[in-house]
Amino acid sequence: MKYSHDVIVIGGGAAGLTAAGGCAMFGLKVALIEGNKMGGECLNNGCVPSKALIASARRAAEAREGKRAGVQLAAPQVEWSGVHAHIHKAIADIAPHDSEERFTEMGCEVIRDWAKFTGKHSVEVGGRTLTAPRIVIATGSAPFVPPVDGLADVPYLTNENLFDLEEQPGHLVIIGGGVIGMEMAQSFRRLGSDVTVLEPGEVLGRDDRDSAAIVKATMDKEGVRFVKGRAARVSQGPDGGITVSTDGGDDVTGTHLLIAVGRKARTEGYGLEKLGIAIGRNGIEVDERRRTSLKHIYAIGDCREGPRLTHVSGYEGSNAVLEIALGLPAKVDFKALPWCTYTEPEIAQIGMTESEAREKYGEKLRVVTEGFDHNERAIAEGLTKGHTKVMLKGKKVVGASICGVHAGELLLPFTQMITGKAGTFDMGGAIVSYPTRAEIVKAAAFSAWEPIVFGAWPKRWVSLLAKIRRMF
Ligand SMILES: Cc1cc2nc3c(=O)[nH]c(=O)nc-3n(C[C@H](O)[C@H](O)[C@H](O)COP(=O)(O)OP(=O)(O)OC[C@H]3O[C@@H](n4cnc5c(N)ncnc54)[C@H](O)[C@@H]3O)c2cc1C
Ligand SMILES: NC(=O)c1ccc[n+]([C@@H]2O[C@H](COP(=O)([O-])OP(=O)(O)OC[C@H]3O[C@@H](n4cnc5c(N)ncnc54)[C@H](O)[C@@H]3O)[C@@H](O)[C@H]2O)c1
Repeated sequence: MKYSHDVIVIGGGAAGLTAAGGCAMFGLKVALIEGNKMGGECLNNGCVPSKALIASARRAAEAREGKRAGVQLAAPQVEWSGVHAHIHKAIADIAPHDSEERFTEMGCEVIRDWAKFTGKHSVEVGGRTLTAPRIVIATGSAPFVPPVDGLADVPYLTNENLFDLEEQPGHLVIIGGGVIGMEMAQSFRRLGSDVTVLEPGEVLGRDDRDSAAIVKATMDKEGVRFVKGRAARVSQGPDGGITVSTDGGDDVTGTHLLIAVGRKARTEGYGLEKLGIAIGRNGIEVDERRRTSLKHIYAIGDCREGPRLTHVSGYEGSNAVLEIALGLPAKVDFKALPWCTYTEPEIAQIGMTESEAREKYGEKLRVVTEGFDHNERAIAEGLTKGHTKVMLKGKKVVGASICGVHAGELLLPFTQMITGKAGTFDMGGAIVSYPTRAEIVKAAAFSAWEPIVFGAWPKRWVSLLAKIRRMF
């Protein structure tokens, strides 16, 4: 059969860029399709702007802090236009890395339009029909907007418009005390807004309970208000104030409303239904190799069911390269999956949390805890809040939770302990939490192997495999 490409990748976020870039570097003919901004959510309205905002907020908090280490800083003067400019400079500085130009240079044909499936091997985009033996869906997710009475009639923010705010909220009401809700609540509070978080369950529900309690206590002290309850009704008063009423009978009124109650996978509007690809509760159904119910079509990153994190999207993109370019079955392995919540103090997790490990191993679980109050660098710096907890079954590490300054940077040795793999090749392929400075270790290890991985012999094999695929 005559195909226009070896692989079509739909979506130019972390998942699609990794898959497309890797396949192109092996010499495959790749079509990379992006209907919106290159870089997807992480760059444009997720990780990058949120971490830039957190950085501004941290400077304000440090300045507001009492004298420490013998030094009193001047009171902070927050200028929202400066914060806004800092956020958008961070996006602009990283954008070339994810750009059309860079991926074209890597060998991809980059098409900036919306794709639609027209058959099992064909995709229509910009008036053209592209065909390929393998297709990768990497269409991401969108903020889930819950069916709350009255919500459609009031202005509200999600991560898609939060970072474009031209004015600082006077009082930000946040529906959802998950990771977005908590990172943003602390940041806006530190920058001087009043903030109320509405959460029916435990805040930071997927994180280690002891670590989440330390963060919650810190935010209580900083003046974030927490209301226990589920948003049941929303209305806007004549003065523009937005009132959220909870199922517990509380009313909270603010100037701005942020919805942060999770994600909805993008599975509609581009022809998946017609192809008969199986869709699960919240995402495309995939096997461990990220193949959909049509085995030559892969779904990676936020659009499928599973963890939604940039480094997971990148990891699944790399696995798709192994599958498609080299023909190697690449099952996902999340036993050393790291993640980090960028509050202050930071919470970092890898593998099982204590409660997950207790449920699985019961009495056989051993938990070892070390406090930063015994860590001499922390003592010298006067920043001793937090701990490191290691979950062990026998001598084997099954998980670790760290809470404290730069917690996310401390996870790498646990990656090696959990996987039992410590060579440069393993580090080059490890899942490292995004965004951390520790990623530079993985980058250096990968650079050491890059000339071999993308060398002449692997490329010859990739080319032969591609020729065979094109025959059928
Ligand atoms: C506020 C916020 C903060 C976050 N912070 C972190 C963090 O600190 N660390 C972390 O690991 N994760 C974080 N995340 C999660 C992270 O952003 C996502 O997991 C990641 O960006 C998903 O990447 P993706 O490539 O799977 O999807 P996306 O980045 O959403 O990319 C999908 C792309 O596909 C395109 N597309 C969709 N349909 C079509 C079509 N039919 N045709 C053409 N193009 C199409 C879209 O336009 C989009 O650009 C955060 C998320 C949010 C919202
Ligand atoms: N640091 C990071 O890695 C990072 C940062 C931000 C976002 N993310 C990604 O983005 C995803 C989405 O984040 P999120 O915070 O939107 O989701 P989340 O799943 O982390 O939290 C959603 C929260 O909303 C609450 N909720 C649900 N319905 C509600 C209602 N009607 N009223 C009040 N509360 C309600 C839930 O109980 C839950 O605690 C995360 O799961 C993660 O994958 C990651």
